[in-house]
Amino acid sequence: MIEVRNLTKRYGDTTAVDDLSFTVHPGLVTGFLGPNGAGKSTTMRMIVGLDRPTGGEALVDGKRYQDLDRPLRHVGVLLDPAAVHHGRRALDHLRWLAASNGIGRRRAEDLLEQVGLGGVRHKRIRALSLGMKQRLGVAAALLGDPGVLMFDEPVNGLDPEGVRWIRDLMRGLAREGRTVFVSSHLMSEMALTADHVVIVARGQLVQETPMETLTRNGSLEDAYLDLTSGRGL
Ligand SMILES: Nc1ncnc2c1ncn2[C@@H]1O[C@H](COP(=O)(O)OP(=O)(O)OP(=O)(O)O)[C@@H](O)[C@H]1O
Repeated sequence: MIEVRNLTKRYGDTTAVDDLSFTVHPGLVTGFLGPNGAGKSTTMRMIVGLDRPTGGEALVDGKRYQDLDRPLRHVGVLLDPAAVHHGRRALDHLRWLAASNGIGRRRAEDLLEQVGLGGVRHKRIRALSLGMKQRLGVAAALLGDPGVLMFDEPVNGLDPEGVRWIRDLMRGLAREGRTVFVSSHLMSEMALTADHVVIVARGQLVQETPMETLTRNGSLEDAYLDLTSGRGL
């Protein structure tokens, strides 16, 4: 479970996240939606301790990220797939992450197979396509077999096969009882993937609701645009 409580982040005069509270529950895919600059990535970064809140807190399994013992075993995250050492080979990258979290070497190999990268495991990351890098990022997120998974724009740049693969993966992880939190701008994709939705604009909560409620009278895109019109940058 992820609990965000009165979370606030200011960068100078910019309030990126403004007294935001919501809960992401296990067993569901929860979509995190909002216009550009709404504070989605900043919120995700604070959940995994990459940014320090100005106020409030974000808890994973009841604890702040920095208080988790072996954090990769609690929460896996795909933030920026480009934020890896490009000179490193795919398998070495995963082994290094595994070693730093007390995870066996075998798991790295198994996961590369699972995400379809077995054949390129000795290639340097810079030689991988965007979709392959995205899959490698997913493998890294799954490494510690965590109960909580967060994906920031996971289908960016993926081909239709990759998009479906990510969708099936996220739905499967939720079916296993995990907490899956995913940001996206693609409403049609979110409508197929998410069970629950958290919508933010200008750092504030706009709506937290089951997908079913939001799409009862039309498309997710219509409902989203109604709720956020005029609240972008
Ligand atoms: N490191 C930073 N320094 C200064 N301002 C920042 C920083 N990171 C984010 N911001 C600002 O905080 C606000 C929220 O940005 P954030 O990236 O969290 O939004 P987002 O919802 O993820 O947007 P997008 O959908 O465009 O990715 C924006 O105004 C952004 O310019």
